[in-house]
Formats: sequence, C-alpha cells, structure tokens
Amino acid sequence: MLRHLVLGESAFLQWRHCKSSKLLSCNFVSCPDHERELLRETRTVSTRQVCKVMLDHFDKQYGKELGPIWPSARAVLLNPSCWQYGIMLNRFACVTDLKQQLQGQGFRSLLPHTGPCTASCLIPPKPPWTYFLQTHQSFTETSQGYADISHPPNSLSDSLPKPVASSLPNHSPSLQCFIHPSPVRYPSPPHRLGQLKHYYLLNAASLLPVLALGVQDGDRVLDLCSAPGGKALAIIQTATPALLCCNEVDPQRCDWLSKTLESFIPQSLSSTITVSSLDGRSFGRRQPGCYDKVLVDAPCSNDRSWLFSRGGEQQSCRRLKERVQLPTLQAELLRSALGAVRPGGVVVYSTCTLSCSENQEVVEAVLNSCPGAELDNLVEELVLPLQEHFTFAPPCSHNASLSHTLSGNTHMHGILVVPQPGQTWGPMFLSRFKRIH
Ligand SMILES: C[S@@+](CC[C@H](N)C(=O)[O-])C[C@H]1O[C@@H](n2cnc3c(N)ncnc32)[C@H](O)[C@@H]1O
Repeated sequence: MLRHLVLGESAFLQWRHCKSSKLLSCNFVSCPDHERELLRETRTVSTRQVCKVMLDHFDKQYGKELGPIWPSARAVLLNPSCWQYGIMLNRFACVTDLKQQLQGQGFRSLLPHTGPCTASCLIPPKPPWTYFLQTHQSFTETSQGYADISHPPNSLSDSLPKPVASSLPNHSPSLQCFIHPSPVRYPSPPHRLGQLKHYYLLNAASLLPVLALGVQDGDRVLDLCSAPGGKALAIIQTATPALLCCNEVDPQRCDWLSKTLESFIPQSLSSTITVSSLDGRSFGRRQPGCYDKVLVDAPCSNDRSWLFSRGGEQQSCRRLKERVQLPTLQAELLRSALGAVRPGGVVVYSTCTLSCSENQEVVEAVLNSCPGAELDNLVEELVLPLQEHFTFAPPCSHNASLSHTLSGNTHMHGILVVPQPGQTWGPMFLSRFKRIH
C-alpha cells in the first residue's frame, strides 16, 4: 500500500512501502503497469494510422534540421514493428538466471560491467566539430582533414575516428541493460507475490541522461519531471543517493510513478525517496541550491507517439499548436532546475524529440539568461564509448545564429540520438549544465 503524507507547505509526498509484502503484492495486481503499457502502445501504434498532418510537418522541419539522416529516421519512426526495447535489470532483485537467459537468447550488455570506468572506446585526436558546424556550408578542411563535402558522414558517430582507450566515467557497474540487435519483444515482468520486479523495459537511449547525471552515493538528487519513473529507477540502479526526490505535476501520473517505484525498490530505501506532485517550475524558488544533481526530463512533443495521433487531423492540429508553447515551459523548468542545484552541482536536460526548438534552442536560451551556468561536452564521455549502439546526430546546424555561437566553441549544445535501422533507439536529446556560481 502506498502512503502519501503531505508535509507542510511544500506538499511533499513521502513515498512508503507497506510493511506487509502480501498487501504490497495485492496492490500491484490492480496497478496500471508501465511495461504492459509500453508494449500495448507499440501494438496499438502499429495498428493505428500514421497522421499525415504530423508527418508533413516533420518532413518539413526535420528534413531541414537533420538533412541526410532524416529519411532513414523517418522510416524507423513509421515502422513500430522494428522498434527495439532495452531490458534494464533491477539490482534489488535476484537476476542471475535472467541474465544467463538473456545472453542465451542473443541479448548483450549495453554497458561495460567489469568495473567502473572500464569501457574501451575510440577517441579522435581532435574533435571533428568543424565539419558539423558547416554541414550546410561549403568548406575545404576540417579538424579531421575532410576536404570533400560530396560524401558527408550521416551522423556524428560516422565521422569519429578509431581507437585509443577511454572510459565511461561515473558509470556504476550496477546499472545493467540488455539489448538485442533485432526487434525482439520481451514480455513484461510478471507479478510475483511479495517480490520486486526483475526488470524494466525501456528505450535504451533513456539511460543516457541518467549516465550524464553521474549520480554518486550520498548525492541529493531531484528528478523534476519523473513519471512514469523509468529514469528514477535507472538513477537508483547507478548509485545510492542520500535523497532522491521524484516530482511529477500530474496527479494521475504521480500515482503511476509511485507504483513504479514501489514495485522495483526495496522498503529499506524508502526513507531516502520522496514523491511530490508540484509544478517543477517552482523548485528553484522553493528549494534554492538544495540538490547536487537535477534531472529535467522535460515534457516534449514525443515524436514516436505524435506520428500516430489517435484523434486524427484535429488532434494533430491541436498538438502542433501546443508544440509552439513547449519551449517556454521547457526553458522555465530548466531555469528552475538550475536554481535548485547547488553551485558546483549538475543539471541534465533531456527530451525525446528531434526538434531543434525544444532541444538546442532551449539550451541556448537558458544559457543566455543564466550567467551562472555553463555547458559540459558529453562527446568523450558518452558519444565515443556508446557510438557502437546509438546513432548520434550532428548538432542543429540549420539555425544560423546557433551555428555562429557554436563555431567558436568546441562545446556543443547537447547530443541527439536519432533512430536508425538496426539502432532504433531514440529520439533522445540531452545536455548537461554545471552551475558555476
Ligand atoms: C518525458 S515525461 C518524463 C518521463 C520520466 N522522466 C521517465 O523517465 O519515466 C515528462 C513528464 O513531465 C510532466 N510535466 C509536465 N509539466 C510539468 C511541470 N510543470 N512540472 C513537473 N512535471 C511536469 C509530464 O506530466 C510528464 O509526466
């Protein structure tokens, strides 16, 4: 049984497990189940019509923003039967047999597990930014020595040169996610009386914002937009924070979030996890400088599901209007997160859309209005070690002012995972800020 205790003005809801495992299990049976939801959504989406208004809109926008990789991304987004799912193991359950079973079925580990900081990867002698900053301009030479623009690489990963050992910093060996090269469907985890669930199904690109957050044992962490809770679960797999505050403004989704946490995390950790249902934009003011790490997995125009809008043309038109408002909300959430993190702390901003206006342009706007924040470069830390699994796009280059800002700067505004055949993960954009004062 889940109990929400309202704590004074902050209306913090303390998340608790029921003491009786029997009651706990009974409660689960009647819960909406996020994994089933995910699979059901895929099945429903595959039988739903593609929404032409949305597709035309995407073609226009993403054709321009993503250039040569849009047609293959489009093909993936339009074909739900090719979508892959990652299986994140629950470190609080006994998963030895499951791991062997998955390996026997051809699943492999997304992340290296031999210990912290052990990934082998490839590092370029110099970052190839120049190339990407000029994708829509002619040029003769880049830091990689490309001289011919007639065969540009399709993605950031394509152009990265090979070897030199490196690592996946901050990566805890306890975060284990298995993926399959084919779109193999794995069943949702069964309910077992009194037992925690063994795994969580997710888009493997969802782990990138959590890896970028780099939570360490003892950190105070805020997950500002938390439901249904996939990233909160991933956070708690990577480390044991002193405090993990999961916030979700929508009350129904907040219940869903609580149930997710309840079914994966042991009671012994309940005193370190809180669930609240506040507007995320208020945290910077309510709890200034209180956290070491803040994740803003922002509400966005979810490209995968919006392409299959249930309500036809009318709903698509409504969503396209909403879409215009999203960057304002996203920037407000991000500014609030920067207010809630302590000086020296870290904020990760992420979305599951390819849209430059909700990604790089939000980051740009917030950078311009928050002098106390600066961006980190995630290429060596995430793109290089994980390019084998994900297709990373070049930064948004259609926006002249953005390109101009970036061209004198080796930092990018973020990294973008673009779904591609055989690597259908994403869309996922992420950017990491450090609060310097
Ligand atoms: C992309 S989803 C988060 C997914 C979640 N992080 C996960 O990994 O499962 C964005 C969430 O933000 C919530 N949201 C929207 N506006 C918000 C606000 N002003 N404050 C807090 N949450 C908000 C939405 O209801 C939605 O559940």
